[in-house]
Amino acid sequence: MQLKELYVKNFRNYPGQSLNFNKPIILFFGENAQGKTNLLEAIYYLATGKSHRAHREKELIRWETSGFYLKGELKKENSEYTLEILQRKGHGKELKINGLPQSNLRNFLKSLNVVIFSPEDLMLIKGTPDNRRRFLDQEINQVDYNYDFYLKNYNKALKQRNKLLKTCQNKSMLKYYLPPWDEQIAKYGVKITLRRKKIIHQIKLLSRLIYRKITNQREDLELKYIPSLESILNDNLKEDEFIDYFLQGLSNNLDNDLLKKSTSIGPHRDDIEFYINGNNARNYGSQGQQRSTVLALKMAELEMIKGEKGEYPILLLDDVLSELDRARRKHLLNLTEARVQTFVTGTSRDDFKGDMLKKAQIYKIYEGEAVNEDAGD
Ligand SMILES: Nc1ncnc2c1ncn2[C@@H]1O[C@H](COP(=O)(O)OP(=O)(O)OP(=O)(O)O)[C@@H](O)[C@H]1O
Repeated sequence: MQLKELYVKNFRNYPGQSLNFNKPIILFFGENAQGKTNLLEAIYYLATGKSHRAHREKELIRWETSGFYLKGELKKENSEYTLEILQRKGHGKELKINGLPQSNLRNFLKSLNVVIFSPEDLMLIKGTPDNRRRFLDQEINQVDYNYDFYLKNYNKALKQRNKLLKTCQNKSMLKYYLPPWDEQIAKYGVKITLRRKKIIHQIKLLSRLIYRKITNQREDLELKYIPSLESILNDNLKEDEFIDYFLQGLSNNLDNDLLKKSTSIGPHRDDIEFYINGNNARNYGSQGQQRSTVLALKMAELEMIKGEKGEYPILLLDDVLSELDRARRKHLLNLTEARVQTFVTGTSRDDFKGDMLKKAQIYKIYEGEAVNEDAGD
């Protein structure tokens, strides 16, 4: 799939601008804080209805304006789409596909897929488990449109359960109030865990192959799912039986949960571990190995989406090019041969060299304005 045109209005520091894209690589270069990442964020938002970095939607609205508008012209193998999002302060999103209003995000999410790779992604290896859970959730959201609904319901029930654990220390009263929340937690928690198990299985195989290529067959990468609900690893268990296990676990852990005033089991405690040649990458991996691991994961994500949707997603590389050595850049470039439209940001034109420059369309970004420059100048 290819984004042919992007229009941004009152989004971050862009008052209003239309950009056309007609080459496989699009480079946004400019000094710090000029608006390079803002453009990737706009594309990400068109694909997911969310920002990859802002916690509140209102951060995205240009200061002193009342809302933003984004429009993307998307070309897929057999179809073309016009995607529009209008977000006004204090209102919900207004979404349109080909001019037709959409009442929910689900159809919208089916149109455009993206994979983003930014320096913060190194936190996938070094950071806390919530970074890894977010990675999993973002990935699943791109291919399973019910997943966000499961997550929202799970988190809502979990919040209520934890609130009860904090406010009510009377066990017999809890036995009366907790079951409805426990049932929701178990029902949606099992759906989440099963989907995570499936996606990890897919990514595990893909990232291992890619990692071997990146390291010229010298090193092996192994991904390990560490589910909070260990019984999920038993392939013979049916969904209903698994829900019963989860409910039993919640009940068995009640004393402990009361003591800690929070729920100790469930997918909100899941994690993933990465092993390079048998050693835990988090503790023993060099910086280079950790970067290669993240690169392999992101490339696996691309392949996984291609497998599920039949087309490669768009790749957004935010400020990571200068962090990658020649060999790793080459692997990324090979992807564009495979028709992955790639948007790249960097602070200097010199970040982009050789083949990359030949295939590229270049925009110079300055104070919320993008100026098209010819490649090779
Ligand atoms: N809601 C907003 N309204 C207006 N300007 C904003 C808003 N949010 C952020 N900005 C401005 O956008 C700029 C940051 O843009 P961006 O994050 O895209 O930087 P960048 O060019 O990627 O820089 P770097 O190379 O440092 O990552 C800053 O000048 C910031 O003040």
